[in-house]
Amino acid sequence: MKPIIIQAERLSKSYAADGVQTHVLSNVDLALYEGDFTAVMGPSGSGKSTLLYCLSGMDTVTAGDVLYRGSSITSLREQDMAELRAQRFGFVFQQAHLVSNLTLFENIAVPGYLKAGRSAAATRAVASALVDRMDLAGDAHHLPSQTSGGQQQRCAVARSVVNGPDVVFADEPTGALNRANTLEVLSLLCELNAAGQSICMVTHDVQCAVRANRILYLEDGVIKGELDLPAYLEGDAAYLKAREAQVNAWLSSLSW
Ligand SMILES: Nc1ncnc2c1ncn2[C@@H]1O[C@H](COP(=O)(O)OP(=O)(O)OP(=O)(O)O)[C@@H](O)[C@H]1O
Repeated sequence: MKPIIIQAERLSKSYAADGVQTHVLSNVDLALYEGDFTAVMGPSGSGKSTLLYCLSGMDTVTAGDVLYRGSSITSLREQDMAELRAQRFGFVFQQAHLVSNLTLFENIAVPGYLKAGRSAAATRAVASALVDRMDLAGDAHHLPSQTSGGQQQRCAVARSVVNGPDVVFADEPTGALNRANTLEVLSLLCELNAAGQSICMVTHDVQCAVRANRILYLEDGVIKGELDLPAYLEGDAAYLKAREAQVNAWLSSLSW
């Protein structure tokens, strides 16, 4: 049995606006396991991003609990929560959100200087290795505005792992990319996962979800289904098609 990294116990989240209470997540129980590439799918507005933000301590919960390695994080002080997010979690969003006046290399290295117990030189070495791994060597000293959307998102993926996080949370990481850049970012995420990186990714896109070895289906704030798949291997078109067909059939059975 794989160790559990994150666990939600009867997690509920609602928002109050203009006197109206919107229940977004209702009594969600789930675990994220070490080494897994977990995808969260579901219709628009089903609560996928909210779930990701609650699991990663980016947002507070209304009821229930979130545990990181067995310890509750729901009542951590903001400073401790910020420390946990910086040291243990990585984040990738739909937009790269790079710092505009830092180069790609600096965007990767600067958050790395927060890593406890690591020297600046060691951080620079990690950032350099990530630049190579993300195929950014030719652009590392350019500002984000001088690079393409795909290069910026590869940089954001590198930034998310510079501190060796226990888990990377990705919210529609390819949502703003064209097909070629989507495939590149997915390949990088798969490569990271194959090397042991745990990932939890929200996506609408079956072509993205098939890269995961576990897919959760959220509807109206409730997990309605779960599909376990063998780990994804870079394969030929037939392999990808067969995997997509399996996921599509499962989604159809859930009235996707
Ligand atoms: N800060 C907020 N205040 C009020 N309502 C919110 C807030 N954030 C999200 N919601 C509502 O919660 C519901 C779920 O939103 P969420 O973004 O989690 O869904 P989603 O499944 O990720 O949707 P999408 O696929 O369209 O991105 C929506 O009805 C949304 O309007």
